[in-house]
This record gives sequence, C-alpha cells and structure tokens, in this order.
Amino acid sequence: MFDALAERLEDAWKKLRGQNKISQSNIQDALQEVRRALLEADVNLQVVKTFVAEVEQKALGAEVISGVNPGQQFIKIVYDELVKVMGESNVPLAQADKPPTVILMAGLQGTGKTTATAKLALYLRKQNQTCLMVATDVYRPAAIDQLITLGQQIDVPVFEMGSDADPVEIARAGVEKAKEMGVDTVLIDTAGRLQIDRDMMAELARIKATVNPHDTLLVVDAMTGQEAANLTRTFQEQIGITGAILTKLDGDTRGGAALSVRQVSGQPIKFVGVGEKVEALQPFYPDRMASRILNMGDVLTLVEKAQEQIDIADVEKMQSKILEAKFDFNDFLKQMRLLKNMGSLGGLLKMIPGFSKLSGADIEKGETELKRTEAMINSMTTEERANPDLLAKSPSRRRRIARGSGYEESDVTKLVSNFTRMRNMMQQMGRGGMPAMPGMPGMGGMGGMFGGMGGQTPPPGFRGYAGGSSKPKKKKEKKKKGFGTL
Ligand SMILES: Nc1nc2c(ncn2[C@@H]2O[C@H](COP(=O)(O)OP(=O)(O)OP(=O)(O)O)[C@@H](O)[C@H]2O)c(=O)[nH]1
Repeated sequence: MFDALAERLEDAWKKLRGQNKISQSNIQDALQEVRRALLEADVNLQVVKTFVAEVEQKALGAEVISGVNPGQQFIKIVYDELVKVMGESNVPLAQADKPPTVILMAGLQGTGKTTATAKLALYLRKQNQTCLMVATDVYRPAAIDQLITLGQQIDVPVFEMGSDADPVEIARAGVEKAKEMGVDTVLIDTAGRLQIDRDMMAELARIKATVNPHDTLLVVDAMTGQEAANLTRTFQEQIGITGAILTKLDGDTRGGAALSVRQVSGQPIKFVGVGEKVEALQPFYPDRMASRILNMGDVLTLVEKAQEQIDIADVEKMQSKILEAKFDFNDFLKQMRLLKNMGSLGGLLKMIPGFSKLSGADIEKGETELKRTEAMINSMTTEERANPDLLAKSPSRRRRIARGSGYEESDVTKLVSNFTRMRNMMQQMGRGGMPAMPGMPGMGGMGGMFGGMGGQTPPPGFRGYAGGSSKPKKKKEKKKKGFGTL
C-alpha cells in the first residue's frame, strides 16, 4: 500500500541529503516531490495544497538540528504533518447514554458496507457487547442473505423483513426490536448504489431522520482515490456523517483516500478494513498510517495482529519444543495456518520495514510455496509429521507423499531437508542463548522454508537422496559433516 507515495518521498528527501540547511531554494524540489506524490496518490487537490503549504512553513521555520541531516528533519516534518492531517487515533464508536446505541452504515455499493457492519458487530461482541444487525438493503437480492450468513458466522442476530418492505420501516422496526431485546448496539446496513444518486441519498436521509443514529459511518473503499473526496463531501453535506471506515487497505491501493476523507469531512476515520474476513478490522492509527506512507513499516500493527492470533501458552510450548528439537511438521503446519489467519502474505510483508518493496511476483511465489508446503504436509501420515526423521531416512515415504500431494519427489526432499536444517538452526540458536522471539515463533524460520523467498539448497546430508536436485560436492560435505542429523 502507498508504495508510490513512499517512493516519491524517498526521492524528495534524497534531494535534501548532503545539504546543511533547509532553505527556500533547496526545499522546493522536495516540496514538489511531495506535491506530485500526493496528487499521484489521488489526494484531493485542495488537501494537497494545504498539506504542502503547512510542510513548507514548518520546514522553513525549523531550526537545523546539529548532527541531523536536513533530509531526515524534512521527513520528520512531513511525517508529523501527515499524522496531523489524518486526525485522531483510535476514535471509539459513539455510545448512547441509554442503549441501544444506533449505528448507521452508509456508502456506495461494493465498498464493503455489509462486511464492515459484520466486522463492527464482531468487534463489539469481542468487547462483550450485544448487537443486532438490521438488513435494509432490499434492492440487491443477495444483500439480506449476505448479512444473515455473516450473522450466523459471528453469532450475531439479524433483523430483516424481506425484500418487499420499505427500508425506512425496516430500520425503524429494527431499532424497536433492538430495544425489545435489550441489546447494546444496533447496526443498520443500508443499500448502496454504484454512484451517488438522489433516491439513495433521500432514502438514507429518511432512515437517518427516523432512527436518529448516534454514529453515522461512511464506508469508503480505499481504492476510490480522488473520488473519495467528492464522495465524502456529498455524504457529509446531504446526510451528515460522524466518522468513516476505510476498507480494502490490504489491497494495492493509493494513499489518497486516507488523507482526503478526514480533511474534507472533518470527521475521524474510526476503523480500517484490512481483508475480506470478518476479523479483518482494525482501529485507525494515523501515526502508523503515516509511517506506512513513509515506508517505515508498520511493525506495531504486525505485532498486534500476531498477538491477536497467538495463544501465549502455545508460544511457550512451541519454544520449548524448538529448544529440545521436538519441533515437528504438526507444529509447522500450525504455524502456517496461523500465518494464513493473520491475512495475506503480501499484506503481512508490507508491514515489515524493508519488505514493502517486494514485488507482486515475489509475494505470489511465497504464497505458492506456502500452499505447496501445506499440500505436502497434508499428505504425510500422523507418524511422519510427528517424526520428520522418518522421512529423511525413507525415499519410498517421500515418493508416496509426492504422489499424494501432486508434487515431485525432489520437492518433498527439499521440504524435509530445509525443515531439518531449520530445526537444527533453531536448536543451535536456543543453545547459544539467542533471545526468543515473543509472539513470532519461527516466522524467520518459515521464511527460510520458502524456496522462492530466500530458499535454501538442501544441506549436505540430503544430497544422496534419490530425486535430490543438487549434485554432491564432496569437499563441502566433509567440512560440514555433522550438521544434518541424518
Ligand atoms: N480485500 C478486502 N475486501 C473487502 C474488504 N471489505 C469488504 N471486502 C470485499 O468487498 C466486496 C464487497 O463487500 P460488501 O460488504 O458486499 O459491500 P457493500 O458495500 O455492502 O455492497 P452493497 O451491499 O452492494 O452496497 C466483498 O467481496 C467483500 O468481501 C476489505 O477490507 N478488504
């Protein structure tokens, strides 16, 4: 995400590197890059102008800190300004003095409104709040069913009156129902249109006037770009919003929407959608978004995501298994599934500094490797998974797994050899007193398993395998004798 913007800014501060003073003349190039980057990222023109003017003023007024390169100082100014433009952090949902809190969801078709409704309900449920979702989209035939399915998935009830009823009446009855049930929050999903149209806005305005929501959230697809500003303005003027949810930030989107929505509406972005799954919702943190824009990597988000998925007791168990070299393919499979649950590999890698520039092809290769590895492990017997050495010793087992998973025997050999190598390395690290990595067991090790992403050739002990791709190199083999456990 935001790679184009990040690259532009990198160019901008490169131009300041080596200068010992930020001046009207030497800052112009850098400002021009910032301007161009933001426009290319589809930020609204007015937002760009205000932003660049603020940055210029702050940069010129800044004292040059001795020992600090002006380029770095400039980055800090751009960063601080970005954080400011994007508004407050982690703004909570409105809360009614007397329940239920009514939340109205608005937005164009396909922006992720229905999904965001369910994501919010799950988010609230995890905070021990009870919810009811109301399906008022009577125009898109599958919309009601979609909400019902999501409701079943997250165990949240859905109120609907079929597709012949009047949406305003459904919303009103839905809130009544929520009162009757005594739930904490009622979330009203509304119909979208492909573009802003008068009927849709009028209906939304009537729903709003009828249910008096405490929060009216505009759901904006982050890929909307420049249009996000106009869209936000129209909803703000005609409906009046109290916040926004920016969806599809896991995709390859431009940064424009994040900057524009807040600036144009004056209302906070409360949450971001980072995937299709119902769990893929996060509070909005402008500072994290700014460091992402500036290519600093969003490590905090990554750590939080990992913590959500990982059970600490599991981590401790895994660590002692690693230290005792008892880490097996069952543990490995568990880790892979965990990684999958955390979102797409691409999305995860983009949060790690230095990885954000990995090409789509690299990421695709990594994802393919993950799938291939999972297929091979799935073809192993329980005994083989628990005892990887069985596979190291038996070409016939490896052949059977290759047949079962649809891959070559050499692929299975490579998997087993890399696994053993990784396990040995982990064990050696453990013995050497390397600090354990809380929350992220074996992530690095898993990276090493991907043939396409820093993949390794089999260690010497594996070279004798039938189907092994590497030719024996006697000298090296002798030198490294004892490395493999085989
Ligand atoms: N990658 C990604 N996909 C998302 C996200 N949020 C929603 N989607 C997908 O976007 C598509 C549209 O989402 P919906 O929730 O049906 O959109 P909607 O705004 O309710 O659409 P209408 O009901 O037609 O107005 C679906 O395929 C969702 O799975 C997100 O944060 N990331």
